[in-house]
Amino acid sequence: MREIELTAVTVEFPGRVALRDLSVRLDQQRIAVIGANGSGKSTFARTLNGLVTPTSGEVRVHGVDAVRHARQLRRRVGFVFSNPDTQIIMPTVAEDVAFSLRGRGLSRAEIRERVADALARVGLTEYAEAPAHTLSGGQKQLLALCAVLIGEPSLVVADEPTAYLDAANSRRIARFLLDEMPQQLVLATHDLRLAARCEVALRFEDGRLVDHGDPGPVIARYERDQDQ
Ligand SMILES: Nc1ncnc2c1ncn2[C@@H]1O[C@H](COP(=O)(O)OP(=O)(O)OP(=O)(O)O)[C@@H](O)[C@H]1O
Repeated sequence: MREIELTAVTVEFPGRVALRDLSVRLDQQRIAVIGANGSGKSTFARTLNGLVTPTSGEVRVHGVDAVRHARQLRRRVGFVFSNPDTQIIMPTVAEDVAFSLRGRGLSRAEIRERVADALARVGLTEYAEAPAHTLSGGQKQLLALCAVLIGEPSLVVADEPTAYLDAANSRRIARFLLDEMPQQLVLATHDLRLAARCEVALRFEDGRLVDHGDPGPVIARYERDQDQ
C-alpha cells in the first residue's frame, strides 16, 4: 500500500495558517510539490512524517495515522533536507550511515554488511572511511540519502534536496531520486524541470492546494500566473 491521504488538514502557526483545509489522495510513485516561497510546500512535506502535527484533519501515509502513530511513521518515512550538513552526525561516512541503524538489535557484522550495501547503492564505497566533512556537496547529499535509505523507508520526502548543489551534483541527486530509487518520492522543489519529471504535481499558494494533476499543464499554469 503506498497511498498518501490527507483529509481536511489545516496547519496553523502563531499568526499564520500554513496549510488550509487540504484534502488529497496520492498513489503515484513520484510526486512533485511546487509553489512560491512560503506557499506551504515544506509544511505539507513535514506533515507526512510527523515533523509537523496538523491543527486539525487527518494524515495517513501507507495506512499509518501520522498523528496517532508518529513514531511508527518516522520509521517508514525518510526525510531529506536541503542542507545535508544538518543531517550528517558522525565523523566518518560509514559511521554516519551506521548511526541510522542504532537500536535495531543488529550485530556488528550485519551493520557492516548493510552499510557497505547502502554505500554501494549511492556510489560512495570508496569514501567509506573518509571524514564526512571532506565530501563535496553532492556527495554529502548522497550520504544523507544513504543514511535515510538504510532505514528502509517506504516513502522518501525530499525538501529542496538540490538547493545547495551545483548543476552536476543536482543532476546526480535528481537521477538517483527520480530514476533509481525504488521508494515512493514526494519532492518539494523550485526546480520546475525536476517537477516535470514526476507523475503528478501539487501546486500550493498561500497554504492552499490550488492545482494538481499532470505536471506539464500544472507547471505551465504556474509559470503563466507568475508572469502576470
Ligand atoms: N515553525 C513555524 N513557525 C511559524 N511559522 C511557520 C513555521 N513553519 C512555516 N511557517 C510559515 O508557514 C508558511 C508556509 O511555510 P513553508 O515553509 O511551508 O513554505 P514553503 O512553500 O516551503 O516555502 P519556501 O519555498 O520558502 O521553502 C510561511 O509563511 C512560513 O513563514
